[in-house]
Amino acid sequence: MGASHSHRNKHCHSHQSPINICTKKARHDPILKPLNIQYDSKTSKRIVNMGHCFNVEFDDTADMSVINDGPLTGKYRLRQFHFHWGSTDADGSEHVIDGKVYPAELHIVHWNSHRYPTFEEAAKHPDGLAVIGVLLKIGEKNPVLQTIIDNLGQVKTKGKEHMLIKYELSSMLPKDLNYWTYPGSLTTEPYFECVTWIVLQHAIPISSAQLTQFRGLLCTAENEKPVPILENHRRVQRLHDRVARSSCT
Ligand SMILES: NS(=O)(=O)c1ccc(S(=O)(=O)c2ccccc2)s1
Ligand SMILES: [Zn+2]
Repeated sequence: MGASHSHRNKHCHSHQSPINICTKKARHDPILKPLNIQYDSKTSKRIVNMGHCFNVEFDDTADMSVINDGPLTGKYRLRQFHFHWGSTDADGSEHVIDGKVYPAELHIVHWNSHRYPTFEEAAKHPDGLAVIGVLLKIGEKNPVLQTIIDNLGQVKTKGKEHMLIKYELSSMLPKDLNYWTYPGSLTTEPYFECVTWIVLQHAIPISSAQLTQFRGLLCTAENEKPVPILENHRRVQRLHDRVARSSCT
């Protein structure tokens, strides 16, 4: 969709996500720090079928699981993570790297508890959220992901939720935390332009059989005719006046 023009002729939808990241144009910015991730497995709460995806939710009533540094100022509190996937392994990621699409993408959502009192308030500001995007590539079976997949049977239909105790989210991340960063938006309704995107440069593996199980989730409620969530990824958006920066040369 084209950017709409307000009376000031200032695009008010020009910082949308996802984007295609041209790695050659994503210059190294020496001011960028290494990403500092401190997740406490005790904060994992539950897995919920949202209808268009499933969220793994965390206790964000205090700064227990947080990220800081990287492109960020202050601490951002872990709220939830979720995935985007496609109807086949040929597409599914939201961010695209030099035109290359990946079969899925993990989004780890954090909010600026340093500056805003609540998640809802943070979502109204450009520096309100920080989402770490991790690309998934087809490879060997991922044991950390398997813990999540083993629970999908309990949240098959829309609205269902199931407890998830002591989930070690940090063990899902690659060792190499180098990233690209750019200012963007939520990739689903309400598309707020409130996200500092931090897209990791290293992909993590998922097996094709594991990815197939994501597609077995239903977007329909228990009493409805079953409709699977075959895909839930948004197409890439225009960059406009934005620049993606790299944490390394
Ligand atoms: N795919 S994404 O990571 O960009 C994303 C979309 C929606 C969310 S949210 O549910 O956290 C949320 C955040 C703010 C307002 C409403 C929902 S995160
Ligand atoms: Zn997402």
